[in-house]
Amino acid sequence: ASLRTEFLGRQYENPFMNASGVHCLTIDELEELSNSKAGAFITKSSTEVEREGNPEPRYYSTPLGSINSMGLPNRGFKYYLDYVLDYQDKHPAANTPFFSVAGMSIDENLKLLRAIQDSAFDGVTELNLSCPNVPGKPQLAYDFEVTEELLSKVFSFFKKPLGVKLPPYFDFAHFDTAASILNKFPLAYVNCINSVGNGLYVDLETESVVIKPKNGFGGIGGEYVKPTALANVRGFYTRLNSSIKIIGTGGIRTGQDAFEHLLCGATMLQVGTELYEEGVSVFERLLHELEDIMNKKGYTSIDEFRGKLSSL
Ligand SMILES: C=Cc1c(C(=O)O)[nH]c(=O)[nH]c1=O
Repeated sequence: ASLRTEFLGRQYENPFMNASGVHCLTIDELEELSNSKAGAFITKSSTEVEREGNPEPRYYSTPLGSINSMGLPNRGFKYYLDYVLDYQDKHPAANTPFFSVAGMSIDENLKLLRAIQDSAFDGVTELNLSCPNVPGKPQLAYDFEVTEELLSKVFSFFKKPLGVKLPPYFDFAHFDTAASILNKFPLAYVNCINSVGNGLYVDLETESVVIKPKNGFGGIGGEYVKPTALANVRGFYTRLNSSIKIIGTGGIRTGQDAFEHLLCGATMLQVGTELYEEGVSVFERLLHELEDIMNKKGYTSIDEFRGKLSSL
């Protein structure tokens, strides 16, 4: 079986990549991703000015996944733009890394996107509308009016491939409203889902929370979120124009999880918690496990089953 994937007119060896935020804060981490079996990779969401992020402990692993309230720590927009432009020069034949943006305001998002538009960057940009962990800042994509206003302004000048990172929705009315807004714009893709915001993990021993920021509330990832991630992948796959592709993120720990995301309609697959736990060797394991499942089922390519989830 071949895992070759076409995404936005570019060919990838396989659909696997890191989820923005995991293993992509520093150039060393990004280079390790570049040299791994991942088919693609993406930078940590960046803001105009470098950010320390929230006080530690701010990430905690649990048997079923993770809770995080990093608080958008990043080296600043210029650090990542310099990296991806340098990458383009050094690897002319390779696919340019994806670039994630998470401005602290509408105006900052517009400023960063304008800088990308005016730059020599020839890759794919991901606008993060769903960070749950900046105290006082709501997840943008839960405000449909603001989301529509921002996308209108963005697409008045941004002409390069752009996707949006969405939070999970939990109601068909929200799938319908979000999709009706997103369908108005020439989006390259939607990425479902970001962590499930403001969960709470309690330690029995200490009778305490496990992360410091926001009294222990943080974004949940891992096995906990796979049913919600699959629902959002499927919910948007069945509602969006076919020109808007889906990146599936959330609960991908095995080749089976990857297969399920593809069956629901995903094209690229992002790995967060499992990458954090296992390191970049996770990609080799995942692509072999996915290949094994495809071989057992008699599929030679992903196109043969992508999106073909049956209803009863
Ligand atoms: C960009 C901030 C995010 C963060 C963070 O930096 O706290 N954590 C997430 O789970 N998702 C995000 O989008």
